Amino acid sequence: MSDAAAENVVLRVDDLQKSFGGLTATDHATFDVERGTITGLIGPNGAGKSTIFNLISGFYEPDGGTVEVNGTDVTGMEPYEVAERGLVRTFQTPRKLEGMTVREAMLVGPRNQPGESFVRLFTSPGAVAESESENLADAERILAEFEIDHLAEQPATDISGGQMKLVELARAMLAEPEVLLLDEPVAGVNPTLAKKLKSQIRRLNDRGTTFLLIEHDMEFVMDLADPIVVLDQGTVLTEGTPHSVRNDQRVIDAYLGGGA
Ligand SMILES: Nc1ncnc2c1ncn2[C@@H]1O[C@H](COP(=O)(O)OP(=O)(O)OP(=O)(O)O)[C@@H](O)[C@H]1O
Repeated sequence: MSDAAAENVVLRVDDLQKSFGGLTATDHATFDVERGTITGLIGPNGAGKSTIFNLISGFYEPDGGTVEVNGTDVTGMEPYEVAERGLVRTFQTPRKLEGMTVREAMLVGPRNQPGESFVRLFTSPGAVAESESENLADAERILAEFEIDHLAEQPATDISGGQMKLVELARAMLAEPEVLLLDEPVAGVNPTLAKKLKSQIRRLNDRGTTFLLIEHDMEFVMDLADPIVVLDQGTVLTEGTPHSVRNDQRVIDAYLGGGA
């Protein structure tokens, strides 16, 4: 690959492997995410999408292969170290934030990865908001941009699942990531909020954030993402435009076989 092409790659997944006992969850998976794209990661249930996210973001250590972020090998790094290099993720099921308001939740771990502040979330949640008050202005600004500033005083456990997804996205943006991994951003979200999430993702992408997103809602992912990477049985089956993927017989067969 030429230097110019390599510069365009913000995330490189190369020959990644991971097994759990006798089960191969990631099987020599290789793909690139180009800077500035919204790249979709799809595949039937159990195809290995979440495992790949965990491998990329440092939550699992691979058995083989490498992950590069901005040309830096981050394989085997801790999640917060990967975040420091510009890659942040959200979770399919946002973490429970008992006893905190939405504003406080925003201020816990602005890098959105388990690091020191994540530990402190459990030890002294009250102190978190205080010590991280320097992030307050940013948190307020981002809440307003996401049009959820009216939720700031609400207990974080009292908002709807869809609103929680918006808060997760807002929290992740506090880290100013170059590349953001979204795990099922609209699962269980009502259509109005899903539309809002979609427009927020587009807005952030227009401003320079690259996205890699796992999503089972085909309409959502096909409308938002290009290119689409298709995983099946831990390996990349194909990648391409939404149109080409949608019409690829191997993809149709994988979904029928996987029962998704
Ligand atoms: N921590 C783990 N321990 C054991 N097996 C695991 C673990 N994590 C994932 N697996 C297995 O690895 C395979 C891939 O799972 P993974 O969750 O990555 O798939 P997925 O594509 O994200 O599925 P879904 O769309 O249902 O969320 C599955 O067979 C799953 O049971």
